[in-house]
Amino acid sequence: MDALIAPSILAADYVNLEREIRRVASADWLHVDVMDNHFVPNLTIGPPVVEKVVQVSPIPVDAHLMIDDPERWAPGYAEAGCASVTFHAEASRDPRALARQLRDMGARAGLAVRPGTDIDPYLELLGDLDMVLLMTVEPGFGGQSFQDSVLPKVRRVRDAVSAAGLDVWVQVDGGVSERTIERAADAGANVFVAGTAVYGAEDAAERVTLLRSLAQGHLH
Ligand SMILES: O=C(CO)[C@H](O)[C@H](O)COP(=O)(O)O
Repeated sequence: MDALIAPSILAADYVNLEREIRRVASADWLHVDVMDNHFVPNLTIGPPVVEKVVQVSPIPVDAHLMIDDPERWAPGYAEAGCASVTFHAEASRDPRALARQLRDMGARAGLAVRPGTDIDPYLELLGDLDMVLLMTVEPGFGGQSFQDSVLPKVRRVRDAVSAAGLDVWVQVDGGVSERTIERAADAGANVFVAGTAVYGAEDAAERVTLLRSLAQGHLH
């Protein structure tokens, strides 16, 4: 298994988005945070802008939908060309049906939970998922501190994935940096979202390489 680094454009300069996307072209995925000012108290971008991001991005786009009513809106992100679409368990009426719909549309399906949400009720959905996203900060804003209290949950998902013999990715998002990424990899994560750590670096490509090599040494 490879460690995959997904820079979050939440920490990028939105006025120069194309240039900012090219700064992280050596990463594995481009993480795009969609916020609706309802599910979280912040507002970012929606389908028309995400579609343009997909068009200019040299790497596949990983959409993280922090929105209410994902049943209504998530398919639009698969249609816009996102290679991966992750929606929140707390906001979904029928996560299994939505995951299946996204997969039928050709996207990878991801299920996300907030730091305080129990993952156990959702482990039975693993067979319909390509990724589980365990938020390591309260969703809504970049630049927060990594919550170590989420690590047992990361381990729990990794153990359940291994026990079921599935190839479901385990993603962590929030406060991931050169100081925290090894702990997340040790716990079983293999996809690492990093906003501030990558975009705050003078050389974003060098930071991506550093994060990848730190995580790779601790992968399961
Ligand atoms: O989903 C998010 C916030 O809801 C961001 O992707 C996340 O916080 C990344 O930012 P940083 O690496 O700066 O913590």
